[in-house]
Amino acid sequence: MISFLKKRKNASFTIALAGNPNVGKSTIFNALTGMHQHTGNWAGKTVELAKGVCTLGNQTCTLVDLPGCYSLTACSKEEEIARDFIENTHPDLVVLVCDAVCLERHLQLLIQLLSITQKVLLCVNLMDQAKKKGIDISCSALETELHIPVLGISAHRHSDIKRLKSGIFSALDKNIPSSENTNSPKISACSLPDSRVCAQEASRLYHATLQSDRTSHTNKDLLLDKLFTGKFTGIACMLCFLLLIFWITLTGANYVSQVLHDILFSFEPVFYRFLQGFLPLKLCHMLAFGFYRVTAWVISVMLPPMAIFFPLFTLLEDFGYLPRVAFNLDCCFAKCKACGKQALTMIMGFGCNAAGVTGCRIIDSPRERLIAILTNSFVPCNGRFPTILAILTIFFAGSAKNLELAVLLTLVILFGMFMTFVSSWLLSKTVLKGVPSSFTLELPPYRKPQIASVLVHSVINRTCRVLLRAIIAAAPAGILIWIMANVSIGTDSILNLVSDFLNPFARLLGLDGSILLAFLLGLPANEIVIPVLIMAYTAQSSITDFKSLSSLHTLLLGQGWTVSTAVSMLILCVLHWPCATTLLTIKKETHSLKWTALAFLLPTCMGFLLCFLVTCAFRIFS
Ligand SMILES: Nc1nc2c(ncn2[C@@H]2O[C@H](COP(=O)(O)OP(=O)(O)OP(=O)(O)O)[C@@H](O)[C@H]2O)c(=O)[nH]1
Ligand SMILES: [Mg+2]
Repeated sequence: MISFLKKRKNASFTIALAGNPNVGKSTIFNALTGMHQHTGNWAGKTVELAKGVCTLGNQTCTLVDLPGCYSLTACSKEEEIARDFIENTHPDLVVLVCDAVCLERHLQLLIQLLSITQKVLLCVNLMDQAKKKGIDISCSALETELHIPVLGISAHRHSDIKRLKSGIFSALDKNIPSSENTNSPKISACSLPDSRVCAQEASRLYHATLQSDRTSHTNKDLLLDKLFTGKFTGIACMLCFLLLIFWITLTGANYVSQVLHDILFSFEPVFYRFLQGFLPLKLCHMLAFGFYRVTAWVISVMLPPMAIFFPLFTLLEDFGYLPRVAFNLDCCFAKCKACGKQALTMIMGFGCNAAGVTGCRIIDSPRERLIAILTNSFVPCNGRFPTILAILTIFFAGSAKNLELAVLLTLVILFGMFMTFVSSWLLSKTVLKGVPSSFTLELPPYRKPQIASVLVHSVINRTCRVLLRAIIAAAPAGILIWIMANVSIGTDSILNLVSDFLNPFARLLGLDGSILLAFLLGLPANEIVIPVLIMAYTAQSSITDFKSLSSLHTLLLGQGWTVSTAVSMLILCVLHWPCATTLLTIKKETHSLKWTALAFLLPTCMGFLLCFLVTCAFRIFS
């Protein structure tokens, strides 16, 4: 085994992970590379190639996670990406991942693949699920039939991943003559076996290797589907889930926030004394009472709700609930002449609007894809979520219980969803006219979520990333605000001058110049809106005791905030320009400045208009 790999000591192997959507390719990719690709129980999460490094023995290999594809005839963009990679890059090994529960269907892709290359390892994943359903597959019988290595695994088991690693290692040794000499034929639809032939061969193989199949679509699954996708129960369940998640988040976050706050703020004097040792007094003040204080606030206020919300949300995703939401919302999107799959991209936008925009590739019709891209930022992402949470908590926590707060938060999210429908409808009636196309939405089987991996994924991938972005973006913004507050033109500081300049327009929207400035400076990352606002206010006011949410409340009241300001702030939080990363992604996806500009203007104009109307209403009725 070592012989050949030794010869290729200096060369790097390329291994591609291919397969139908939702079979566990990214889960295997993450396990082999230690990376954190998005995984979840619905089809079409991976839409781009992802590359990582994996060590097999003393050999370093490049592992490529391909988007899921049903065939190699390249009907969709993802299938094209997967096919082009296999065709042009000539990977040293293609690990074809199949779902053991529906192996017969997935073997059709294998038949196509084998007509192109023999460097294939068949990885029958989800063996645990198959076992639960009474399906018993003999991998050794498959191996004998196919003359390629076959491994049955459950990607969540460490021992199985180890087995897969050594399987890949020996397959590389056996298979590869030399990657330079490889001449894979060009793939064309006619060079691939006919789909009927594929189906027949897959069926023959499946029945030759099946030991037992006692599958009955379990009553439990059918009952759950009746409940989650029923005409009335579907929407009711969706609202209950949303409410429950927010309630658990708010209740849990309260306690953790307090503990974190006490710990972090007890270090503030220590940090100040430490800085005093070698820095001028003014700089010590800026770093300790400006940067450290705000960072500590960001961590104690943002971290706990995110660390609870995202794992709960990911658990639902892993369970297989999200496509059911898309199913329930399909009729609403159809009424707006948009695609039901937009619901999935909207849900992805909850995590990150840029990811949501890239995810729009799962929508085949270009018109509907554009609608989904342009409206993705109408749902609040990771970065905006903590600001909404903070404003709600600060302004309504006095009298409201957690359950009431959870209801308010649910209403804010529903408002974002409602505005998505409104803007989709507007677009489909004006610049993007057309009729909705038909599509197939795959409802995945319910799977037991892997609590440990969900925790790791959502804490590392979502919570820490958002927090880090907030801190990284808050630092330069904090320094900028400090300079603006301390450098004067004439008798007034730059900060006051800019705030005063923005004030007249901001007042029309029920806000003030500093809030608008915070939103403008928040363009690189939405996470920093509240920290920047605090810095702007504390630079202007004499507040020194800024330690908790209630002191933030005092700070905001001192700046003339009313319930009307809080409502306008919430509206603007949901409806304003997408962050810089999202705008760049929109430009990349649409290849058009025109559509990028529209993506900027659409939520902004709607947000400004609504803020203005709400402020007028408050003024009339108060
Ligand atoms: N029970 C069980 N679940 C698994 C196993 N492998 C993966 N999963 C789950 O299956 C779901 C899909 O996994 P992914 O890795 O996202 O699948 P994928 O093939 O990359 O999907 P796409 O990128 O959408 O094509 C996730 O919820 C995983 O946690 C397994 O062996 N057993
Ligand atoms: Mg994937």
